Amino acid sequence: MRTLRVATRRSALALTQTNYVVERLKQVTRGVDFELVPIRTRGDEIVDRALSEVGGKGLFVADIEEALATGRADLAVHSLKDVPFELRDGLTIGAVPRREDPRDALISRTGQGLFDLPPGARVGTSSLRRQAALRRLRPDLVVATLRGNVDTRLRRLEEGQFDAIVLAASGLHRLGLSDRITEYLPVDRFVPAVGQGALAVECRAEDDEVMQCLAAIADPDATRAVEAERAFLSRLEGGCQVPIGAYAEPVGRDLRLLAFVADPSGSHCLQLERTAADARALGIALAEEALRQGAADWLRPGRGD
Ligand SMILES: NCc1[nH]cc(CCC(=O)O)c1CC(=O)O
Repeated sequence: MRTLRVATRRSALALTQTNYVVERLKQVTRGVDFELVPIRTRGDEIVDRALSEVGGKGLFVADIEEALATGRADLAVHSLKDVPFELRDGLTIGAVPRREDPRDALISRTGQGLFDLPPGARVGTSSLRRQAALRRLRPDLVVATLRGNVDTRLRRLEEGQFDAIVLAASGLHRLGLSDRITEYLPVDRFVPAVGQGALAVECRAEDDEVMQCLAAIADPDATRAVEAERAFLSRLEGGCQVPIGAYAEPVGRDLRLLAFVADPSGSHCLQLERTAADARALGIALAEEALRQGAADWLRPGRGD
């Protein structure tokens, strides 16, 4: 019997996601054992600064990729939105499983929705995309930086440091905290981050046995949607410290891609939409439209959601 070692971060959300993937893999394999390899990443250690300042989301992934590349682990489960476009040499995304809720969610202390919060209310988020979307919808709110894992963020709301916070609905669902959500922010007003709600299972590209196991848990709709979203992001130069969102979903046989790009100073933003059959071509075409409409002037190195 082969034992597959699964690298995972140690946060409650990471462990829940990893256990979900291991359970799915147990349903489609026989004679395979799974063992977790918990890893502390630099992204988990640095919690006092915005990620966009310290090297971006790649910090969560690099130490896990090291474990895969050196053979300490055979597969790893990531939140897809944390995975950079360029993977380490020799590694690949073997599966994108069924996607969780892609939406952002607002949790407020008083139970007021986004449009009921009083002027000057403090809303916590550290994602540049969420900051830009909030500024566009409610320029009268005060947006303040909030980082840390889901429990930390909820605690800081309860302590009164914020009147409301914005988090990914998927993380709350996975942690059994859906009842805390005050309001779901619709995807066409608050375009989700690329890959939000989806998982990426990464492995060594030449490990045929693992690749076969992973193919059995891949979800075709999620895979195709994420391909369009990531093509959009990469055409806007992969790692840009610009607020960017993109969300694709099937419409009949086609895919509809919604995208949001804002200028980092918050004075301009674009929201675009296009429908087509080929996921990658769709992502690239919509990115080119965004560049033509002004996004070309806003791009800077780095990335932040
Ligand atoms: N920014 C950090 C991060 N990376 C992945 C998730 C979980 C969301 C997901 O499943 O995509 C979160 C938390 C959040 O954005 O609230």
